[in-house]
Amino acid sequence: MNSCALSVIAPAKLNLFLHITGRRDDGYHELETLFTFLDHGDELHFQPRQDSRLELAPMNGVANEDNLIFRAGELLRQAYQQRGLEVCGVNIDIDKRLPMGGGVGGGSSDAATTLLALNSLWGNKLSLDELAELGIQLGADVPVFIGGSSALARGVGEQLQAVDVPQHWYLVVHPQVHISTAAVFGHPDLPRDSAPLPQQWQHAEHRNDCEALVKKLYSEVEKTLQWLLKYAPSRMTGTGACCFAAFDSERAALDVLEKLPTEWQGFVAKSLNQSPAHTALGLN
Ligand SMILES: C[C@@](CO)(OP(=O)(O)O)[C@H](O)COP(=O)(O)OP(=O)(O)OC[C@H]1O[C@@H](n2ccc(N)nc2=O)[C@H](O)[C@@H]1O
Ligand SMILES: Nc1ncnc2c1ncn2[C@@H]1O[C@H](COP(=O)(O)OP(=O)(O)O)[C@@H](O)[C@H]1O
Repeated sequence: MNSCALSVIAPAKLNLFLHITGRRDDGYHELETLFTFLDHGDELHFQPRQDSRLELAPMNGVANEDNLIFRAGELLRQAYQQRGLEVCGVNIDIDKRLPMGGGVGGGSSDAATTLLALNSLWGNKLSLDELAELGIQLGADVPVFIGGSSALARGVGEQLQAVDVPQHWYLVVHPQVHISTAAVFGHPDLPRDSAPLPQQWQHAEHRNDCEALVKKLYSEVEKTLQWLLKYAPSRMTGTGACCFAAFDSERAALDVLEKLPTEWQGFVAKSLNQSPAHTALGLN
């Protein structure tokens, strides 16, 4: 193994609440959402090459040229080249653990971890703000993973205010349905008129504005939430399909995971105010 090789976690995120306050002319929605990270995620391995090629090991379900990891790598390489900086090639491999299209941000987190790790391998010539500007071109959720702190996000997710949120153990359940973010945001019945958060937003009502519509369109999500709510306060993350329930201890969360109906998948993880990718790369 090359001594410069890196293995970095791409953590899951939860949207602890998600309010939709409007829609921009380009169709994107204005959100107010509270992000936190989990100590569970995909694991990406970066191994420098002798030549200048970026090689990504195949991942089930996504063609390599569409993979956000590859697209992030190419974007960063171009940014380095535009500055006249030479970079080495890298082999990238992934242990994919996060459900795709599940609302836990796996693709965005993979993209952000790729930007952070390659930037580190290539000498940290770009700042975190410059990486976030590249990241927003790949997805609305990428900047929060570049920022690396639990955050209240506004705009389409790029205006970030770092905040510490109380930490819990979460049981995250994937009801095994794939939900398209674009389809939820494009649906005529989606509410888009939530009032902006008050100054003391910590004490305001917290909800996910996509949840009622997604429950109506996908009965498995409704069933999942009804089941989780028997045990703990529960909500959907992002545009679904994953739902999460908050517990005070790992044991309490694991006890409920053991009862999970076999048709669903779940995992237990602790929330983190700092991304484990930043911790691994010494960025905190
Ligand atoms: C809703 C959120 C909340 O965290 O999470 P997910 O459920 O997808 O994880 C995000 O804002 C999703 O971010 P991300 O998954 O990066 O979305 P993008 O690829 O940028 O956009 C996918 C599609 O969703 C719509 N979209 C996305 C974000 C936004 N603020 N308004 C939108 O209308 C657009 O139609 C866009 O074409
Ligand atoms: N590395 C990746 N991991 C996951 N999804 C990816 C990746 N690269 C591209 N995608 C595409 O992005 C879509 C959304 O992925 P994901 O981030 O898992 O969803 P969500 O934002 O709902 O959590 C997937 O359905 C897939 O087509």
